[in-house]
Amino acid sequence: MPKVLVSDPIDQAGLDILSQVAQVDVKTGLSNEELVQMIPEYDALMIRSGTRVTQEIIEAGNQLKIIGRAGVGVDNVDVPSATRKGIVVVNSPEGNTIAAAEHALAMMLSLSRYIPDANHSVKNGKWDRKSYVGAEVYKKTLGIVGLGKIGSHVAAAAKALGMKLLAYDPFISLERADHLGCRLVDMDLLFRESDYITLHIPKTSETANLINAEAIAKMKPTVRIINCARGGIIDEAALADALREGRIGGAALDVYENEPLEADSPLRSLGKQAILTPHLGASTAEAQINVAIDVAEQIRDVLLGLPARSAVNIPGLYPDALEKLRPYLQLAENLGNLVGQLAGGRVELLNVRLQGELADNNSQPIVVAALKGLLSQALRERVNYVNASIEAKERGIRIIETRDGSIRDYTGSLHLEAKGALGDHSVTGALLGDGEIRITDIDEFPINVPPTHHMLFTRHRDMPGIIGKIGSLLGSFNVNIASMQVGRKIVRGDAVMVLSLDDPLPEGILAEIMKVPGIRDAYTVML
Ligand SMILES: NC(=O)c1ccc[n+]([C@@H]2O[C@H](COP(=O)([O-])OP(=O)(O)OC[C@H]3O[C@@H](n4cnc5c(N)ncnc54)[C@H](O)[C@@H]3O)[C@@H](O)[C@H]2O)c1
Ligand SMILES: O=C(O)CC[C@@H](O)C(=O)O
Repeated sequence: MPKVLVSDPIDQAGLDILSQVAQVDVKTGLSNEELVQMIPEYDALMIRSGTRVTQEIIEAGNQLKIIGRAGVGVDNVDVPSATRKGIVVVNSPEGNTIAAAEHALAMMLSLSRYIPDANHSVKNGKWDRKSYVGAEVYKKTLGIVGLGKIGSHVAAAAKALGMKLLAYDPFISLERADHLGCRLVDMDLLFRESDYITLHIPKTSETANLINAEAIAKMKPTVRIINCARGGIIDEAALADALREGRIGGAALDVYENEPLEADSPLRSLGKQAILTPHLGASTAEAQINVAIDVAEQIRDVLLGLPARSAVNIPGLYPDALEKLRPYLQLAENLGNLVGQLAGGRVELLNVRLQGELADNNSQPIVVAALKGLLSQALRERVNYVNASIEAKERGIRIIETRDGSIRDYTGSLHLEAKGALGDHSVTGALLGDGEIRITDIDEFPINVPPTHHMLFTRHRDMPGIIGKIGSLLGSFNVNIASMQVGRKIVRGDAVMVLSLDDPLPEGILAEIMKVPGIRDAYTVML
């Protein structure tokens, strides 16, 4: 019988499902070392946010087939290490949506009426009514940053409370925002006009410290900020200073840069204008049952040799089909990610063309893989092979599929065209004989480069000296170039340059590149 280790508190409903097919051991509060020692005998690991599944644990998990996260965020799992080891990582993308949205709403109302402090004062024998004169949310403006699953539910409830809604989400269509009664605006306007700001975004390199001293300086002095998303999106020191100096009206936080929150954090000494909860967004009986059942069913299925429905890292396909398509799925995901970034988000239309031998294949998994790549900038680990199509539909992305078996440059190639905030862009890619991926065309300019983690693309005039200038500029910022390619159609006409970089581009360098004579456009891309 397979063995499942459950290393965080999980609802009994999930344990009952696992017990149908496996021996289940519940052992919570284990250290990293204890987990490394114990994991070799287990086929599956089920966790919440309390267990950090490190590379060390994954490497020791020689029997491990699946890691199940009873919740949304898999930021406590080293997913790349699991993928490399062929371990499926699954989550529950929707099981705690309502719980988290309701927690954010409870925080907003509690902040407005100082409920935690007032409660504390009565319980301490006082009857102080003067200190707790609050504010109404009716007719106030709520700025929602991130209009995904939780943000959308918050929007619907806040609308019912009579609030005016602004939203910032670069990956959501105007129609979707409109449908939710939100005015889609840029971040600056949201900061300036909101009476309440609530965050419902993942923590990424773009959202880390999004609410910092500079952002706070743009906000109303009465603004109340709510973060039930992820720690690290708010600069906690800047927030504590602003609250202490009365530069903002209040803040309610459920998540922190470091969890548990440090004993000496400046947030702990703030008064009634701050509410702190210990990552309780998903802590409702209902959500815990939902996520436990959702993830336990997936672990059971995988242990029985069936596909998982919410795999974060591996498509929910049967093993035979998966094996055959795997290299093309990776190609489609890379190209989707690339074209999405070149098109600048807010993609309205994705055209997927299967070329050469690829045209004879079932296109559906390839389209899904392209969508997964396209949406991964916005949704990170929340997008998977199961939900990519639904997420794309909800974002109003139209998909056109075509096939052209007559194109024979490579045995099989894939061409994607996307229409987004930065206009129309296209990429083509193929697999070489050894299965290696090549990007063979960008915006109709022929190139031949492998996808790498950090890339820089330019559109420029083909003229002497330009390549040298970009090279020296990158050198002066200590960025190492791994490879470089120029594609052009005619001599001294328009050209593209593609650079694979060993290091991420530091802030400000794109503006410098744009100043180089002859450069028309420059984009950085992370794959
Ligand atoms: N406190 C808790 O216990 C708890 C519980 C569940 C979820 N969460 C967190 O809540 C957050 C939202 O979850 P969700 O299920 O709604 O996710 P989701 O993927 O459905 O929505 C996230 C939205 O953020 C948008 N987005 C991405 N990058 C952005 C950016 N730079 N600027 C603005 N918008 C951006 C995406 O387009 C998407 O619409 C996540 O961080 C999740 O981990 C916390
Ligand atoms: O396990 C928890 O309670 C945290 C859940 C939440 O942050 C999530 O990402 O789903």
